[in-house]
This record gives sequence, structure tokens and C-alpha cells, in this order.
Amino acid sequence: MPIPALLALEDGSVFHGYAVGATGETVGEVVFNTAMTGYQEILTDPSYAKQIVTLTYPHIGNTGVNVEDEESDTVHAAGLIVRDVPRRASNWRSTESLPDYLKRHNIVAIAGIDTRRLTRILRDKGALNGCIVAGETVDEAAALAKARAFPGLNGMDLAKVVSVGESYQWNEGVYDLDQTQFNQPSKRFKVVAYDYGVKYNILRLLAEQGCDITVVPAQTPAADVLAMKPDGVFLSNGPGDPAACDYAVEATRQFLDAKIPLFGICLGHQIMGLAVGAKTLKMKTGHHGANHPVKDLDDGRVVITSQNHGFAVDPASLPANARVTHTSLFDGTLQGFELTDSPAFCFQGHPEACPGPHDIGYLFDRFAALMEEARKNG
Ligand SMILES: NC(=O)CC[C@H](N)C(=O)O
Repeated sequence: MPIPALLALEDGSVFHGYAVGATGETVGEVVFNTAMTGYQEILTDPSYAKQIVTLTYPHIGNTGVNVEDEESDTVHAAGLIVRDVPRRASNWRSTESLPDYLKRHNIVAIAGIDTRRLTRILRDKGALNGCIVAGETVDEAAALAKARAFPGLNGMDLAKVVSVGESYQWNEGVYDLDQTQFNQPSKRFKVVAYDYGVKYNILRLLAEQGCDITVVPAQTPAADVLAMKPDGVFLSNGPGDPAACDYAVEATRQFLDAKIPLFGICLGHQIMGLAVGAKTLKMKTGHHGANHPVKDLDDGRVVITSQNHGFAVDPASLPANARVTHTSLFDGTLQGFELTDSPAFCFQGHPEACPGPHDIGYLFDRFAALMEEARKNG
């Protein structure tokens, strides 16, 4: 007999299903992700800290899990909600089933609920706080009280919580499926990457550009980084509210003043926005998926992108020296901008994919070109 589980949302909705992960309880902001593949990359994306993810694709776990597809050193999502997990996982790289993996990481997960109904609630009302309880006795009223007691992500600084404790070097490139190993690209740039909750594939794609990367903790002062004399600085993705990361905003201001090549992704984009004086806001419905159309305003092309954010930079608040480069074709929100007086640019979505399409991978080339240019100008 499966172990019972329930999901309670702060609006009073309750869903009954069964446990497919650890027993116990978890609380967080419930969001839906529309990607059809990549559940392991989603679970290990540190930007999902304090968020419970429901996947709209109904069959999750078909290909099991494997060590090469991890996007960080552990699972960061606060919980998982799915329609159905197959009884048997099958893939040539699979080393473990999804339920065993969730149990090993102590992640509470529920299956057997109507994820379409849940998604419609979240789409109509926006992200809601929720609680999953899994165990032989599940108490609806207690779960509801816990969902309502969760303070929400507004004002929460989670970047420094998930960040690495000590700096480290990263040189590994992307995974070569034919060689079944990670590339070891040669190095031509020295890059410092801030870890606000960085995904490994960002570091891998930077390495593919020839970056010799030093990953540093979120609160590393700008002066320490500038003392390393890097060719460029990278600001990573990460969880929580960007407006709460004052130390990151302050460091970014100093990099902009120093006119050092700067590239930000997702939380890094939002931090760059705050550093130039723009405002961030919480979106009603965040973007979480792998098929989001984004327009590149420079050449008009439409790129299909991976997305994972619940906050956004308000384009109306951008200063005159910020030029908008990308916008979302789903809701018109800001997706990218660059500065006209500094070699700095950023993107709200995920050019590293994992999971998702690679259409916007050209941003990594752009960062390398900025560093090349800065070198020439000495
Ligand atoms: N993936 C990210 O970096 C997310 C940034 C931020 N935490 C948001 O939700 O908008």
C-alpha cells in the first residue's frame, strides 16, 4: 500500500495523494514548471530553495537519475509534486530511481494528485505557499496552518544560505555523451564567478569559452575579487528575493565602476538591475519552464529559452545607460539588458539550459568577446 500524502495551499485547497519521496513534512512557495524533461536538473537547481515544484508534465521519473545530470551538490527544491511516477525507470545512464533518490535526499514528494487543477489554481492566483505532509497519518488542518505560517519569499535572502563556504577552482567543460566524460577545455581567461546558488552547467559553459574559473562565496567583497585581476566577473543565478542581497548589489556597483567585463544570469541579472538603480518586483506568476519564447531586440530573432524566476527587474525603472536587449514574448517582461557605458550585460532566463534548449547559448560567446575586447584595449 502506498504511504498517504497531502498538499495544502494557503488558499485552503487540499489535494490527497501518496508519497513518492521521504515521509515527513515540508513547506515553501508552490510553483509550477512546464518543462517536459529535466526533473533532476530542476530538483538540484539551487534557485528552487524554499520552493515546492509541481511539474505539469504528467509522467516524471521515467529515466531515473544519474550523477552527471546534477546541477549542484544536492537537491535544493523544498519538495516535489507530480501526477505519476512510473514503476520502472529506464535509461542507459540511470543509476537510481527517482523515489529512491528523493528518499536518500530526504525530500518530501507527493504523486497521484490532479496537477492540472493545481496548476490552474497557481496560474489564476499566482504562486501560493503550501505544505506537503507524507506519512501514515496526515492532518489537513495542521498542514494548512503550516502553509499559512510560511512567511513567503519576499524579502528573503537565500543566496548567502545556499552559496559555497570557501572559494574553489572550476575547469570542467560540458559532458561529452560519446566519450562519456566531461571535456577539459584549454584556458584563456581568468574569471571570478559569484556563487549565489550557481548551476554547474553555467560553470561548464564558461569553461568551454576558455575560462579558468574561481568560484567565490556570495558575500566576497569586490575588492578581494578585483585584487585577483580577473578578465571578467560572473554573477550567478540563485534563490530568494534579489532586493535582500544588499552585499551583492554593493559589490556589483564596484565592478561597474571598475568597468570590468560583467555577465549576470537570472538572480545575477536582477542584482545588476538593482546595482544600476532599477527596481525589482515579485511577479504574480513566475516563469518556470523550458519553452519560453524571448525576443532578441537587436536582430529580431525569437529564441526558445529555459526560465526559472519569480522576481523581475521593472524595465520602467532602468536608467538611461541601460539598453533593453531581450523581452519575454509570453508576458512582455524584461529578459535582458546591457549597459552603454560599461562592458556589462545580463539575462533573466537560463542560457545554460539544463534543462532546456540552447538557442540563447550565444550569450556565453558574447561574454568571451567582451573579455577579448577588454584585453585588446589593455
Ligand atoms: N533562477 C534564479 O536565479 C531566480 C532568481 C530569483 N530568485 C527569482 O526567483 O526571480
